Amino acid sequence: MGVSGCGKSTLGAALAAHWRVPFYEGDDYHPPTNIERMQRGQPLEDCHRLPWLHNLREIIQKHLDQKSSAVISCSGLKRIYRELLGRESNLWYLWLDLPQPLLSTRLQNRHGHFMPASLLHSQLATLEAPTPDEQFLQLDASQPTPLMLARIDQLLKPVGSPL
Ligand SMILES: Nc1ncnc2c1ncn2[C@@H]1O[C@H](COP(=O)(O)OP(=O)(O)OP(=O)(O)O)[C@@H](O)[C@H]1O
Ligand SMILES: O=C(O)[C@H](O)[C@@H](O)[C@H](O)[C@H](O)CO
Repeated sequence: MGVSGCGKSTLGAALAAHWRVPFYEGDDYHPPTNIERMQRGQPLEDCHRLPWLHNLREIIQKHLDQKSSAVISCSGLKRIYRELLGRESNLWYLWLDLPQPLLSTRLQNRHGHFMPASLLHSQLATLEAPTPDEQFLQLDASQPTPLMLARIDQLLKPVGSPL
Protein backbone atom coordinates (compact mmCIF):
# COMPACT_ATOMS: atom_id res chain seq x y z
CA MET A 1 0.00 0.00 0.00
CA GLY A 2 0.92 3.65 -0.42
CA VAL A 3 0.42 6.58 -2.73
CA SER A 4 1.16 6.58 -6.43
CA GLY A 5 4.88 6.29 -7.15
CA CYS A 6 5.92 4.86 -3.78
CA GLY A 7 7.01 1.62 -5.47
CA LYS A 8 4.15 -0.83 -4.89
CA SER A 9 4.38 -2.49 -8.30
CA THR A 10 8.18 -2.72 -8.18
CA LEU A 11 8.39 -4.19 -4.68
CA GLY A 12 5.26 -6.30 -5.14
CA ALA A 13 6.61 -8.04 -8.23
CA ALA A 14 10.00 -8.55 -6.57
CA LEU A 15 8.49 -9.95 -3.37
CA ALA A 16 6.21 -12.32 -5.26
CA ALA A 17 9.16 -13.59 -7.33
CA HIS A 18 11.26 -13.95 -4.17
CA TRP A 19 8.52 -15.91 -2.43
CA ARG A 20 7.42 -17.74 -5.60
CA VAL A 21 3.80 -16.75 -5.09
CA PRO A 22 1.35 -15.01 -7.47
CA PHE A 23 1.53 -11.24 -7.86
CA TYR A 24 -1.65 -9.29 -8.56
CA GLU A 25 -1.06 -5.82 -9.95
CA GLY A 26 -3.89 -3.80 -8.47
CA ASP A 27 -4.12 -1.48 -11.46
CA ASP A 28 -5.25 -4.44 -13.60
CA TYR A 29 -8.46 -4.74 -11.57
CA HIS A 30 -9.82 -1.21 -12.04
CA PRO A 31 -12.95 -0.70 -14.10
CA PRO A 32 -11.72 0.94 -17.36
CA THR A 33 -13.58 4.14 -16.45
CA ASN A 34 -11.31 4.53 -13.40
CA ILE A 35 -8.18 4.38 -15.53
CA GLU A 36 -9.68 6.92 -17.95
CA ARG A 37 -10.53 9.20 -15.05
CA MET A 38 -7.00 9.10 -13.62
CA GLN A 39 -5.56 9.62 -17.12
CA ARG A 40 -7.63 12.81 -17.33
CA GLY A 41 -6.02 13.96 -14.09
CA GLN A 42 -9.15 13.48 -11.98
CA PRO A 43 -8.70 11.76 -8.60
CA LEU A 44 -10.79 8.74 -7.77
CA GLU A 45 -13.50 9.12 -5.14
CA ASP A 46 -14.88 6.44 -2.82
CA CYS A 47 -17.60 5.52 -5.34
CA HIS A 48 -14.95 4.81 -8.00
CA ARG A 49 -12.70 2.83 -5.72
CA LEU A 50 -15.41 0.58 -4.23
CA PRO A 51 -15.83 -1.77 -7.24
CA TRP A 52 -12.05 -1.96 -7.56
CA LEU A 53 -11.59 -2.83 -3.88
CA HIS A 54 -14.34 -5.42 -4.23
CA ASN A 55 -12.41 -7.06 -7.09
CA LEU A 56 -9.27 -7.18 -4.98
CA ARG A 57 -11.14 -8.55 -1.96
CA GLU A 58 -12.30 -11.46 -4.13
CA ILE A 59 -8.68 -12.32 -4.85
CA ILE A 60 -7.79 -12.05 -1.18
CA GLN A 61 -10.76 -14.23 -0.23
CA LYS A 62 -9.71 -16.87 -2.76
CA HIS A 63 -6.23 -17.06 -1.25
CA LEU A 64 -7.55 -17.09 2.31
CA ASP A 65 -9.89 -19.95 1.40
CA GLN A 66 -7.09 -21.85 -0.32
CA LYS A 67 -4.64 -21.05 2.50
CA SER A 68 -2.18 -19.90 -0.14
CA SER A 69 -0.06 -16.76 -0.21
CA ALA A 70 -0.03 -13.93 -2.72
CA VAL A 71 1.19 -10.36 -3.07
CA ILE A 72 -1.23 -7.64 -4.18
CA SER A 73 -0.44 -4.01 -4.99
CA CYS A 74 -3.15 -1.56 -3.98
CA SER A 75 -2.87 2.01 -2.79
CA GLY A 76 -5.19 1.23 0.18
CA LEU A 77 -5.18 4.90 1.03
CA LYS A 78 -7.98 5.08 3.58
CA ARG A 79 -8.62 2.97 6.65
CA ILE A 80 -12.10 2.09 5.38
CA TYR A 81 -10.53 0.75 2.18
CA ARG A 82 -8.24 -1.49 4.19
CA GLU A 83 -11.23 -2.65 6.21
CA LEU A 84 -12.96 -3.58 2.95
CA LEU A 85 -9.87 -5.42 1.74
CA GLY A 86 -9.71 -7.31 5.02
CA ARG A 87 -8.38 -7.44 8.56
CA GLU A 88 -7.64 -11.16 8.81
CA SER A 89 -4.73 -12.16 11.02
CA ASN A 90 -2.73 -13.51 8.09
CA LEU A 91 -3.29 -10.46 5.90
CA TRP A 92 -0.47 -7.94 6.19
CA TYR A 93 -0.22 -4.42 4.79
CA LEU A 94 3.24 -3.33 3.72
CA TRP A 95 3.17 0.46 3.72
CA LEU A 96 5.72 2.00 1.40
CA ASP A 97 6.39 5.35 2.99
CA LEU A 98 8.25 7.96 0.99
CA PRO A 99 8.53 11.76 1.39
CA GLN A 100 6.74 13.97 -1.10
CA PRO A 101 9.87 15.29 -2.90
CA LEU A 102 11.06 11.77 -3.68
CA LEU A 103 7.59 10.76 -4.82
CA SER A 104 7.43 13.74 -7.18
CA THR A 105 10.81 12.91 -8.65
CA ARG A 106 9.86 9.28 -9.21
CA LEU A 107 6.59 10.17 -10.88
CA GLN A 108 8.18 12.79 -13.10
CA ASN A 109 10.87 10.33 -14.19
CA ARG A 110 8.41 7.51 -14.85
CA HIS A 111 7.22 7.26 -18.44
CA GLY A 112 4.47 5.28 -20.14
CA HIS A 113 2.21 5.06 -17.07
CA PHE A 114 -1.39 6.30 -17.08
CA MET A 115 -1.12 8.01 -13.68
CA PRO A 116 -0.13 11.68 -14.02
CA ALA A 117 2.25 13.23 -11.48
CA SER A 118 -0.35 15.97 -10.96
CA LEU A 119 -2.47 13.54 -8.93
CA LEU A 120 0.19 13.15 -6.24
CA HIS A 121 -1.22 16.01 -4.17
CA SER A 122 -4.65 14.37 -3.89
CA GLN A 123 -3.06 10.99 -3.20
CA LEU A 124 -1.17 12.45 -0.21
CA ALA A 125 -4.25 14.33 0.99
CA THR A 126 -6.28 11.12 0.90
CA LEU A 127 -3.72 8.89 2.60
CA GLU A 128 -4.68 7.81 6.11
CA ALA A 129 -1.56 6.24 7.58
CA PRO A 130 -2.16 2.86 9.20
CA THR A 131 -2.58 2.96 12.97
CA PRO A 132 -1.20 0.52 15.57
CA ASP A 133 -4.41 -1.52 15.66
CA GLU A 134 -3.88 -2.41 12.00
CA GLN A 135 -1.53 -5.19 10.98
CA PHE A 136 1.10 -3.43 8.91
CA LEU A 137 4.79 -3.04 8.36
CA GLN A 138 6.07 0.44 7.55
CA LEU A 139 8.91 0.37 5.06
CA ASP A 140 11.31 3.14 4.17
CA ALA A 141 10.52 3.15 0.46
CA SER A 142 13.65 5.15 -0.38
CA GLN A 143 15.64 1.97 0.20
CA PRO A 144 16.71 -0.32 -2.64
CA THR A 145 14.29 -3.20 -3.23
CA PRO A 146 16.65 -5.94 -1.87
CA LEU A 147 16.92 -4.14 1.47
CA MET A 148 13.15 -3.95 1.77
CA LEU A 149 12.87 -7.65 0.87
CA ALA A 150 15.33 -8.48 3.64
CA ARG A 151 13.29 -6.43 6.12
CA ILE A 152 10.07 -8.20 5.08
CA ASP A 153 11.75 -11.59 5.40
CA GLN A 154 12.59 -10.79 9.02
CA LEU A 155 8.88 -10.63 9.81
CA LEU A 156 6.89 -12.63 7.28
CA LYS A 157 7.04 -15.77 5.27
CA PRO A 158 4.57 -17.18 2.76
CA VAL A 159 2.16 -19.93 3.79
CA GLY A 160 3.72 -23.37 3.52
CA SER A 161 7.18 -22.00 2.90
CA PRO A 162 10.29 -23.50 4.48
CA LEU A 163 11.88 -19.98 4.42
N1 LIG B 1 13.12 1.16 -4.28
C1 LIG B 1 13.15 1.98 -5.34
N2 LIG B 1 14.21 2.80 -5.52
C2 LIG B 1 14.25 3.66 -6.57
N3 LIG B 1 13.28 3.77 -7.51
C3 LIG B 1 12.20 2.98 -7.37
C4 LIG B 1 12.09 2.05 -6.29
N4 LIG B 1 10.89 1.41 -6.40
C5 LIG B 1 10.30 1.92 -7.50
N5 LIG B 1 11.07 2.85 -8.09
C6 LIG B 1 10.75 3.61 -9.30
O1 LIG B 1 9.75 4.56 -8.92
C7 LIG B 1 8.75 4.64 -9.91
C8 LIG B 1 7.40 4.28 -9.29
O2 LIG B 1 7.44 2.92 -8.92
P1 LIG B 1 6.16 1.99 -9.08
O3 LIG B 1 5.57 2.14 -10.44
O4 LIG B 1 6.55 0.63 -8.63
O5 LIG B 1 5.20 2.68 -8.01
P2 LIG B 1 3.65 2.40 -7.68
O6 LIG B 1 3.48 2.66 -6.24
O7 LIG B 1 3.30 1.04 -8.17
O8 LIG B 1 2.93 3.49 -8.53
P3 LIG B 1 1.39 3.56 -9.02
O9 LIG B 1 0.54 3.41 -7.81
O10 LIG B 1 1.26 4.90 -9.65
O11 LIG B 1 1.20 2.44 -10.00
C9 LIG B 1 9.15 3.71 -11.05
O12 LIG B 1 9.80 4.45 -12.06
C10 LIG B 1 10.13 2.75 -10.38
O13 LIG B 1 11.11 2.27 -11.27
O1 LIG C 1 -6.26 6.53 -6.16
C1 LIG C 1 -5.91 5.40 -5.87
O2 LIG C 1 -6.46 4.68 -5.04
C2 LIG C 1 -4.66 4.89 -6.57
O3 LIG C 1 -4.12 5.90 -7.26
C3 LIG C 1 -4.93 3.77 -7.46
O4 LIG C 1 -6.25 3.90 -7.88
C4 LIG C 1 -4.09 3.66 -8.68
O5 LIG C 1 -4.39 2.41 -9.20
C5 LIG C 1 -2.62 3.73 -8.59
O6 LIG C 1 -2.07 4.42 -7.53
C6 LIG C 1 -2.03 4.25 -9.88
O7 LIG C 1 -1.25 3.29 -10.40
